[in-house]
Amino acid sequence: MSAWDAGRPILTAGETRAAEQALFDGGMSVEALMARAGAALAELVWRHAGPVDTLIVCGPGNNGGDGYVAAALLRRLGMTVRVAALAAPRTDAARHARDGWGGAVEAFAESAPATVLVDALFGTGLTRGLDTAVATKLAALAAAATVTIAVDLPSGIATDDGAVLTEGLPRFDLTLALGALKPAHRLRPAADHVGRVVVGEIGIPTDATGLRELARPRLSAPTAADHKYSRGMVAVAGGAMPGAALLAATAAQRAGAGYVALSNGAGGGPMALVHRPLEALIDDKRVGALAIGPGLGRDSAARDILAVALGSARPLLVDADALVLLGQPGLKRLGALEAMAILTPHEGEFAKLFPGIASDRLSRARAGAARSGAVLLLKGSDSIVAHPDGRAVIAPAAPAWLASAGTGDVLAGTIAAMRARGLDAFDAACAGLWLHGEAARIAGPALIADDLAAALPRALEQCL
Ligand SMILES: NC(=O)C1=CN([C@@H]2O[C@H](COP(=O)(O)OP(=O)(O)OC[C@H]3O[C@@H](n4cnc5c(N)ncnc54)[C@H](O)[C@@H]3O)[C@@H](O)[C@H]2O)[C@@H](O)CC1
Ligand SMILES: Nc1ncnc2c1ncn2[C@@H]1O[C@H](COP(=O)(O)OP(=O)(O)O)[C@@H](O)[C@H]1O
Ligand SMILES: [K+]
Repeated sequence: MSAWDAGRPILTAGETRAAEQALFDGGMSVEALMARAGAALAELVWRHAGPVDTLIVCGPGNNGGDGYVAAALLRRLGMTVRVAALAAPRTDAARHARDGWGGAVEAFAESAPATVLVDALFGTGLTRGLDTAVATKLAALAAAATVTIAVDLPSGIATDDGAVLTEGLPRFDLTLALGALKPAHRLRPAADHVGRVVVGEIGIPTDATGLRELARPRLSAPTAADHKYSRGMVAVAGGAMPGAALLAATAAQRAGAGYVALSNGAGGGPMALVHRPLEALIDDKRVGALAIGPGLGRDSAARDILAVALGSARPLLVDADALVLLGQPGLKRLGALEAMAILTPHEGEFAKLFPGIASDRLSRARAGAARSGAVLLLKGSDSIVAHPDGRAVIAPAAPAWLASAGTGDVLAGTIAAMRARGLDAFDAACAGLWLHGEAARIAGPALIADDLAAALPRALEQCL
C-alpha cells in the first residue's frame, strides 16, 4: 500500500461541502446528517468526560446544530447539560435541532461555566475571527472548564490554511473532526489548538481528496533472496563539513540501506561505511539514491560537486546547501531528470529556492513541487510532502526536540534509504518522514542527531 492510500483523508471546507452535497443529492436530508454528527459528539462527550455537568455553546450555523442534537442526546442519558446560544439558528437544520432540544437556551454572553465545555460556535463556515467579546467569553469558559471539546474545529481558526484568526483562542483538549480531518487539524498554528483529534465517521465520501495525513509505512524485511545491493545502495556526496554528511550516511545505514557510500568524507564513522569518490558513484547503476546537500558547503568546490551530482542519472535527494546553490538553472535541470528528485527544504531554504511564493505552508509546498517537478518535503513541526501532481501529505506534529542541529541531515539519509530500497520519490519521502518522527519519539528529550540515527532501527521495526 502506498503512503497515499494509507493516510487518513483531509478535506478542505469546500471539499467537505461538496462531499455533503453528494449525500444530499443521493436523497439524505441535512437533518439526518446532522443527527449523525450530533450522535458522534454526544458519544465523545459521554466517553471522554462522563456524567458531569456540561455546557454546550452553539453558534448560528450547522456547527451549532450539531451542539443542539448532542445536548438532547446527553440529556436523555441523564447528564446535566446546559445550552447557550450566541445567536438564533440561521439554517433550517439548526432550527430543527434546537427544536429537538426544546430545553432552556441561555445567552452566551451571560452563561456560567461548567466542568465540560463543548464549543459548537463555528466550524467550517467561519469567515473571519471571532468578535473580541465572544473570544474573551469563550476563553473564560474554557479556562474554567476541566475538559474542553471542540466540534469539528475550535471556533476561530481557518479551516484550510491553519491560520488562527482569533486572539486568545483556547487550546482544546479534544476536537471531534466531522466526516474527515481538515487541514487546520494538522497545520500549525491552528493545530496547536485542537488537542487530541477524533474523527467522527458520518458517512461522507472522501475519495476525491488531494490531501492526506502521514501514515506509518509498511516495509518488508529482507528475505533469503536479498543481498546488500538489493536492499538499497545509497551514495552521499559530502563536502566542506564532513559531520553532516556522515550523519546522513549513518542514518541511511540505520534506516536499512544495504550499502552506503560516502564521498569527500574525512574518514571516521562506522566501519561499515564505504568511502568512495563521487565520480565512481554517479555511474554505478546500483546506486538507488544519491543524497547531496548535508555538509556540502556553498563555495566553488561545493558548486562543482553539485554539478557532478546533477549530471548523474541516479535518483537525487537535494537538501540543505545544495538547495541554496541549486538556483533556477538547477531547478530546471531537476525537472528534466528521468528519476523524480526529492527536495527537503526548511522554510529558509524554501524561500531562497522559490522567491515570491508567499502563502500558507501547504500552498507553498504544493507550488514548490509543481514548479520543480520534484517531490518537495517542506520541513517544520508540521512537515508536508507534496507531489508535482498536487497530492500532498501532512505529518502530525513531530516532537519539538527535533529542533536540534543535524536532525535534517538524518532525515535526508533516512529518505535516501527508502528511495534506494525501491520506493518512488513520494513514498520514500513519506516513509522517511514517518521514521524520522518516530525515531524522535523513541530518542526522547534532549535528543541529538546521533541519537536519532541510532533510534531508526526501532522505528523501522514498527513498519515490518
Ligand atoms: N452541512 C451539513 O449537513 C453538516 C454540517 N455539519 C456541521 O456544520 C458545520 C458547518 O456549518 P455551517 O456551514 O452552517 O457553518 P458554521 O456553523 O461554522 O457557521 C456559519 C455561520 O456563522 C456565520 N459566521 C461565520 N464566521 C463568523 C464570525 N466570525 N462571527 C460571527 N458569525 C460568523 C456565517 O455567516 C454563518 O451564518 C461543520 O463544521 C459541522 O460542524 C455537521 O452537522 C454535519 C452535517
Ligand atoms: N519545533 C520543531 N518541532 C518538530 N520538528 C522540528 C522542529 N524544528 C525542526 N524540526 C524538524 O527537525 C529537522 C531539522 O532539519 P533542518 O532544519 O534541516 O536542520 P539541520 O540542518 O540542522 O539538520 C526537520 O526534520 C524538521 O522538520
Ligand atoms: K466549533
